[in-house]
Parts: sequence; structure tokens; C-alpha cells
Amino acid sequence: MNDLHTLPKAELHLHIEGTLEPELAFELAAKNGVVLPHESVEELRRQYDFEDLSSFLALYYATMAVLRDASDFERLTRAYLERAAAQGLRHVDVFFDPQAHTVRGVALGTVIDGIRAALDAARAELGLTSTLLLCFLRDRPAAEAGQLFDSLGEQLPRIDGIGLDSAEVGHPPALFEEVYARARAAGLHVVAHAGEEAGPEYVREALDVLRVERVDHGIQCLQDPELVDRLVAEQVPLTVCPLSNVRLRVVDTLADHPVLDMLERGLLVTVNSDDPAYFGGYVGDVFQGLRDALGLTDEQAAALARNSVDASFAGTERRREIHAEITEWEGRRAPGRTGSARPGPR
Ligand SMILES: Nc1ncnc2[nH]cnc12
Ligand SMILES: [Zn+2]
Repeated sequence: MNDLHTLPKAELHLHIEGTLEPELAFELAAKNGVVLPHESVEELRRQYDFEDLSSFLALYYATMAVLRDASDFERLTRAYLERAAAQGLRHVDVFFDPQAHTVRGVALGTVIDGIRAALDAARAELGLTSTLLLCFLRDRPAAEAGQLFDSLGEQLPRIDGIGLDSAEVGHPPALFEEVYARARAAGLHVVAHAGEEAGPEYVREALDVLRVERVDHGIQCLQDPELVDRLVAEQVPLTVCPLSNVRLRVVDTLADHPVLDMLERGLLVTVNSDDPAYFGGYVGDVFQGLRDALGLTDEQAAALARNSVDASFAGTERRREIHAEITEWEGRRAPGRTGSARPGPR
């Protein structure tokens, strides 16, 4: 078996605010004079026992109050990129939640300046490429999403696409039809969370009304065999987040997670971390978790990594480079590995 942390891979479902580790949260709180309602790092970590998506989101939004200036967003993003690069990450499409910051009086330009500075540095220093996707909060009014899009101005060329996140049930994709049409007309990539907690009809709406290029999560499609057939036929990428699904009680345990069945079924699944600081691991840890719980083979891991590259918003040449690296990884023979490869003639 090869080391999954060295497998070259892309991550397509990553909320940058969800990479805020408690240690950094406390450091930034002290710097910015923000009082966190937790006594210590350990006490904050003890809160990471979630009932569902909403209970997680309450802590996620409250803790990000420590992010105030561009340098905070830059530090946050740098810390994520360094950790993920050490786990084989070669490309990432990064989500951020601007409304969660502008409601607190932090300007959109400040948020983007900080995140972009770190993304640019990682490209130069780590060879790690990226795109930036602005998410609308679906539990806030669709009109507010429209106003945010209108107000982008000089920030528009600094984002690569849009997404839709936050509390899902009761906030169906179709509410956001208009702003998605405008984003598509502006040449942006479009994705949306659908079928995380809500049913297959949300996945259908994301495809038919928002015309998304990928579906984030999407695992509730499994309730609807016809939808599964369609997703296979159209090879719609699904950005599945196994550790997140367990922590938010969408799936009981990692050993029960359907991601490898989905792969075998021909769905274009990718494996991602979602909010790694809260859900127990970065993208390499997710692959390792699947190995420990489900016996993920090198072949399955490489297939998932190839899917992540194919479904990413990296450019054609970059995708080709990462594919070549995956092929090289597959050709490695770790000590004790069994399989079809035989030692060459002596
Ligand atoms: N898993 C998730 N689902 C919806 N919104 C989110 N925002 C951050 N993580 C999320
Ligand atoms: Zn998510």
C-alpha cells in the first residue's frame, strides 16, 4: 500500500472558514480584542460534538468572528494550504462565505485581499494552484445574494465562481435561480450544496434550475435510483465529504459511508474535507480514514484522485501535470505491497 498523504490530489469542497483551528482562533481573538465564549482551546474543541448541520453552523459562524483584517484571512488560508500540501494537495477550489463577514462590518475586499494573497503565495512557493468560489448563504434572502452580486464591482474578476451553502432544508436551490443565471452570464463557474441533509429533489433543482457544473455533497441522490442513473450518465461530479457526513450525523460511521459504493456504481465522486478544523481531518486524513474504515485500495484512491483533478477548475495543462504525478504515484511500490506488479528481471 502506498502512502495516501503522498498521493497527488485536488480538493473541491473546502470552506476556508472551516479551516480555523482553535489555537489560531484564540490567537486572533487576543490580537483583535474579540472575546470568545470558551475558556480555552480544549474547551472549544469539546464543543465539536454536533447534532446536525445547524448545530455545527452556529459554532462555525460564531468562531469566525475573530477574523477581522486581511492579515487574519491570509494567515488562515496559508495555514490550510501548508497543511493540505503536506497531505498531497496540488490544486484546490476554495469556498468562502462573504455574507458571514460583511454582516460583521468586514469589507468584502478585505476578505478577498487576505485569501488571495495566501493563494498567490502558495502558487509561487508550493506550486499549489487554486481558484476562489464565493458562496451565498441560502438561509439568508435570495435578494441579498443578488445585491451582493451587484456590489462585486472590481472584486468580480478576483473570484472564479459561485456556490451555495449554509442550512439546507427549507432553502431550496430554485430560490437562487436569478443570481445563478447572472453569474453564468458573467462567465463564472457555478456549483451548489445539494443533497447533504435535504433530499434528491434539491439535487435535481441544482442541476435543472441552477445548471451547476458540480454538486456539493449530493449523497442523498442515493434515495432516488433514477437520479443516480442520470448522474452516472451525465458524469456530474459530486464533491463528497465523508468525515463531515459522520460528524454531522448524515451517516452513522465511516464504515457505513457509501462513497466507495458510489465510485463502483460509476458516479463521478471526489473525496473532500469540507471544514477540516471541525470534522477531524484534512484531505489526506479523509483518504486515510477511508482506508482504515473501508479498506480503500491504492487503485480506488488513485481513481478518486483522478476524479478530483478532472472535476476541478484547474486549467487543462495543470490537470495534465497532476495526472502525470498520479501515474507516477501508482507506479511506486511501497514495501510489502501486494498486487499484480512483479519485480523486474535481475
Ligand atoms: N457542510 C456544510 N454544509 C453547508 N454549509 C456549510 N458551510 C460550511 N460547511 C458547510
Ligand atoms: Zn460544504
